[in-house]
Amino acid sequence: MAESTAPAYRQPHVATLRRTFPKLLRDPLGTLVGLADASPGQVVKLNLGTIRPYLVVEPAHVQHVLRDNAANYTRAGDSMMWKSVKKLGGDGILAEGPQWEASRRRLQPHFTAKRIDAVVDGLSRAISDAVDELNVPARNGEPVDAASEISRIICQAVIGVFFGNKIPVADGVRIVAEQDTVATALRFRLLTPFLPDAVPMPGDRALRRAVQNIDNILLPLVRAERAHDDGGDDIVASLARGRDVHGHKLDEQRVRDDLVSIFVTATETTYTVLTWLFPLLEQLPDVAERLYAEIDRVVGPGDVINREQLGELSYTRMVLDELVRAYPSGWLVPRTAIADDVIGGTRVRAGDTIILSPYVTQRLARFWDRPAVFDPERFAPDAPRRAHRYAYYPFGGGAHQCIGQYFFQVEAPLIVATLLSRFRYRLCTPGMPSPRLAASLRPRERVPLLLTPHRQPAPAKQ
Ligand code: HEM
Repeated sequence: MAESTAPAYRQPHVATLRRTFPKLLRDPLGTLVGLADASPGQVVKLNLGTIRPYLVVEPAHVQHVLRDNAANYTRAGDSMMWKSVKKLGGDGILAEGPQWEASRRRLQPHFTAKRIDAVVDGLSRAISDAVDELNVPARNGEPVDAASEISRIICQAVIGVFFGNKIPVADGVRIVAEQDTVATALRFRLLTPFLPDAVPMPGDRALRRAVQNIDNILLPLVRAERAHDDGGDDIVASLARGRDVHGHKLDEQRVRDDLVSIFVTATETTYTVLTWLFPLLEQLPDVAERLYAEIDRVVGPGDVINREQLGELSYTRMVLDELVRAYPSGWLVPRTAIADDVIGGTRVRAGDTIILSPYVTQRLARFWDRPAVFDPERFAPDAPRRAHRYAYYPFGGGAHQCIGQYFFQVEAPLIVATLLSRFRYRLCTPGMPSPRLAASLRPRERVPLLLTPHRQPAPAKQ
């Protein structure tokens, strides 16, 4: 009898609807981490009734999807999130295929280390001015909302560095508020990717209205810039004068799509992750003390942090590296398989949804010692090398690797050190907030802070 040559596939760990669904509703992130911890080396099939995505968390498997066989895993399919993101970002850098490629090529030059390093001083000045606005509530003992203030500071910084100050900061803040509506409204669509758009869902109308409001702010700017080239090298000007592969001027929609995509990714990812820092530091006095000590040593009262000082903020950077391990704003990175494939021995079929989650992989007990503990020492210069490149991928990997990673690594320490060199704070509501799942990972509860001035600069001598 001839021997069978059919390859032996490995069965995925199947998480059944009856057992898993109630747990997912109660504690989605904890449940996903628990399933992944219980399936070493295995892909997990989430059997959720009408949707049956594969949860792929093993670093080698993540590498397969994001890098080695990336061409087979697309954001253009019906995957849970990207269909909704497209409603906001259209066919630009957040899309897939030739449109994405062209956008990436156009935008990449704005995000090189050389370009970002060249604007550090302007960035730091913009952050310093924005932080100064907290002097009034701090003096008056009025609480401020951490997420709103951080997003305002980021808007001011990003509008200066990337958008040539062509968007009023108040409009930037309105865009962030509208995109919050989008991020939360698309929750319902995330859970029902199989439903056609014609079937109305809660949140649809709010999402349409929010996108319209964002367009009302940005489209007049796009039109003005396309009509008149001011020769600027900011993103708005360079997109407005951009050409497609045929040499034709980019149409209004293309410019709009990339502008919206960059604005939302530059603001939302960063303010959601930084908001976690305040409740965390209150839980961790040792980390807080070391962080404050470094900032007080490096940054003088009222300083606008310069490049040399930024270079000395090494513990601040360790804290931020750990922050994006424990609370990566891009917690969910879904793809759709284009053709049948095998991931870690498990067969996946064309059309299957693959869920990658930096949050889950970065909390796997087999790759991280005490993964639930917030420990910046993991990122000390002399810490042991990580077992695998994709055990830690808060900024993704492969061709879609985050374009703003370096910018974040410059901007975030500037924000944290500027803020904490001028203020100390107390939480109005003690304790850690619970996570809220939206397109990005954010605290469910607000984080109100009571700021007190710290080491104000001496008044200038007459
Ligand atoms: C904590 C901060 C941030 C985190 C955790 C983060 C995370 C990510 C992740 C995981 C991806 C990969 C998406 C995928 O593979 O489909 C990504 C892509 C992207 N990020 Fe970030 N990001 C952050 C900050 C930023 C900033 C500051 C910007 C812009 C200034 C930015 C712009 C983008 C863009 C445009 C993409 C799409 C790149 C492409 O598909 O070619 N991100 N980000």
